[in-house]
Amino acid sequence: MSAAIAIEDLHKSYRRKLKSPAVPALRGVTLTVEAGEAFGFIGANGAGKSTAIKILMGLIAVSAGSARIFDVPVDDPRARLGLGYVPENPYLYDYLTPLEILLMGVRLHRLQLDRPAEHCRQWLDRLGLGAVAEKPIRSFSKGMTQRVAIAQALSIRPRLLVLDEPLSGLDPIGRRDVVEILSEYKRSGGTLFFTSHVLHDVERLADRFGLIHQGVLRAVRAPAELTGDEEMVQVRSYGRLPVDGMREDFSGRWIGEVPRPQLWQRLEALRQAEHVLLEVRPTLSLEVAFMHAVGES
Ligand SMILES: Nc1ncnc2c1ncn2[C@@H]1O[C@H](COP(=O)(O)OP(=O)(O)OP(=O)(O)O)[C@@H](O)[C@H]1O
Repeated sequence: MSAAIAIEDLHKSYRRKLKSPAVPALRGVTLTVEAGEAFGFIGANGAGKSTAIKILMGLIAVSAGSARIFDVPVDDPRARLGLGYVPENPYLYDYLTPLEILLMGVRLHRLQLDRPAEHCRQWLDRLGLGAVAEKPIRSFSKGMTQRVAIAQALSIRPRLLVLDEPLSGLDPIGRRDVVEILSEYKRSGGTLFFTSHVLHDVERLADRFGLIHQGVLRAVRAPAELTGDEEMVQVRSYGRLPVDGMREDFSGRWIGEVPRPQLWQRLEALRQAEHVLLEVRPTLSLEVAFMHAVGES
């Protein structure tokens, strides 16, 4: 079976003005994502993530190299059939309703459905948009628009889902819901390619990460390879009694850092002091973790 995404020695340069020199955004990226895999593409602002995604979506041309989706070159429109896409800032026709947008998507992707409206409504319900399915999206918040775009991408039963910062406009509950929906999509055999800055969200979804830095793919790793024993984990809790290693943040809220291997001891100490656990999260940013992994400071 062919790879879901095959990128080979991809280069892209932009000219800010007609006669200004071309500035490289991607400098020889080679990457394969297998069908059924969830791949997280991470990197700092301006690293080249969106450029790579726009090339995959056929929105901009490559300067050199090649990119194929299920063995079809990305400049062939057939590459986009069954490809769900959520851009970083989705632009949707704001005089349309979510239901109309989803119906348009399933038609464009030639999905054979007995009851297309019912199918689309189910997806809107799943994304918490059932009550506004027939309201023009003009009045929607950024997070709601993001949900419409995600619902549309999923409603076409995509063989590949490409998401640029899929969680960026969402509140914490929205993030949790979308991570759950994407995990479900992945469990059902779907392929995911997405970008993010947020380690915690990416960790929950990706089988592998690629770190892109100044247009160069610096490393590809599995999540477990990123979090070494030296990593510090931040723990937050709520309780009356002090616990060793925890400092009071404000009115009964405690915060502390602990090396990952000692996390369970700390949690046990909190349990014994009858604290309520509020949060456990890694303190390393993805970029720092990655730089560790590739041996750079
Ligand atoms: N249309 C454009 N014209 C000129 N330069 C561009 C254009 N789009 C992107 N760039 C430049 O290409 C580089 C890569 O940008 P890109 O948007 O791919 O990064 P990114 O990793 O997606 O960043 P972010 O996390 O901020 O979205 C940056 O230096 C950016 O300024």
